[in-house]
Amino acid sequence: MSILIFVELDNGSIKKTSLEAVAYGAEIAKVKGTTATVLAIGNAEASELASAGAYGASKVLHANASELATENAMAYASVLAAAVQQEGAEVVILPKSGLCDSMGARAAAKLGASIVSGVTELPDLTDGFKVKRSIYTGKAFATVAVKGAIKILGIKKNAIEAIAGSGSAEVVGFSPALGGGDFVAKVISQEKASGELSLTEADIVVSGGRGMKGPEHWQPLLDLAQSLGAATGCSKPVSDLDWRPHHEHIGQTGIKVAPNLYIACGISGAIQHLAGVNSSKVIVAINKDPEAPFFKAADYGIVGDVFDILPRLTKAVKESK
Ligand SMILES: Cc1cc2nc3c(=O)[nH]c(=O)nc-3n(C[C@H](O)[C@H](O)[C@H](O)COP(=O)(O)OP(=O)(O)OC[C@H]3O[C@@H](n4cnc5c(N)ncnc54)[C@H](O)[C@@H]3O)c2cc1C
Repeated sequence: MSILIFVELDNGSIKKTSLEAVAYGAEIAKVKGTTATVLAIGNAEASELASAGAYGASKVLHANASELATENAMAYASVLAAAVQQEGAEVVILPKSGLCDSMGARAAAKLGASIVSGVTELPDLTDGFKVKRSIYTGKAFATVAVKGAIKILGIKKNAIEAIAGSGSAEVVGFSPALGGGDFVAKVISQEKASGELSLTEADIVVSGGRGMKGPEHWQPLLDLAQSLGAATGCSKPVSDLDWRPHHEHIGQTGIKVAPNLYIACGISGAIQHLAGVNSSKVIVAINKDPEAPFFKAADYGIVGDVFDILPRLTKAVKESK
């Protein structure tokens, strides 16, 4: 048995959620007495890829053909399937992302593999291969026995803590044969927001709801986010009203986040919003209504006016630095 982990690159750097996937795969490899191999697709320096060794990988396959420079779920799925076959991998780990959801499903179909997404913790290997996955937009869990000879697991952020050790992985080129069928849909160009922290990758998210009263009142929230090095998010009505950009909309119909700390400012805590935040490690809700539903889901609650609380929090964060 060997373990293969796909890592996503962002401007040549391995994403943090992918380092968690490496740590997750390495932990299974340790239990099974086998090795963890990483697959990286796209441009990156060998030294960056070798750093996956610090999270437990022994080898990195680097597929760096020019036609793979832009994300393409079909072609990437073929590369992943080829790597699984070359390595004889029986367990494949993918971090949570739109790209990985799409390529994982395609690779599973190519390989006849079992696939389980939304996995929240390490598998139970005491009796077969069982995993716990999040269902009903995070409101419940299911335990799934994975029986296929090849098992593909899509893991959620925070399924494991990625702690860097001191190792370095061997980086080897990987050039599987790809056909025209892998490129029937081709990304011609990509425009990515620059200078902003990615909501799905951020360790801290500060998020605002209708209680922030209007776009002209967002500065106290932005100040707190800046002092904490946090990404900013919002509730659905806030983005519907164009107070904040749509890519900040969090919830059932928006982005799902799983930071270490989620600070909700003037958000009621409707079930559709909670569906996007309930994988956060610690939730702090600030609301002037002590009966606001968010307080039931929060680890810490501050009953008060956001325009009073936010500047005081920012001041306290700055002073603590
Ligand atoms: C099918 C469907 C899908 C949906 N998907 C989503 C989704 O993905 N994400 C999402 O967010 N919503 C979603 N919604 C909407 C959701 O049901 C709620 O209506 C929405 O989350 C409420 O947003 P809010 O909390 O910002 O606003 P409100 O419900 O208006 O709440 C504002 C809160 O701010 C507090 N407040 C007001 N002033 C202050 C102040 N000065 N200081 C402190 N607190 C203050 C109030 O006490 C209140 O709790 C969906 C709804 C449906 C039907």
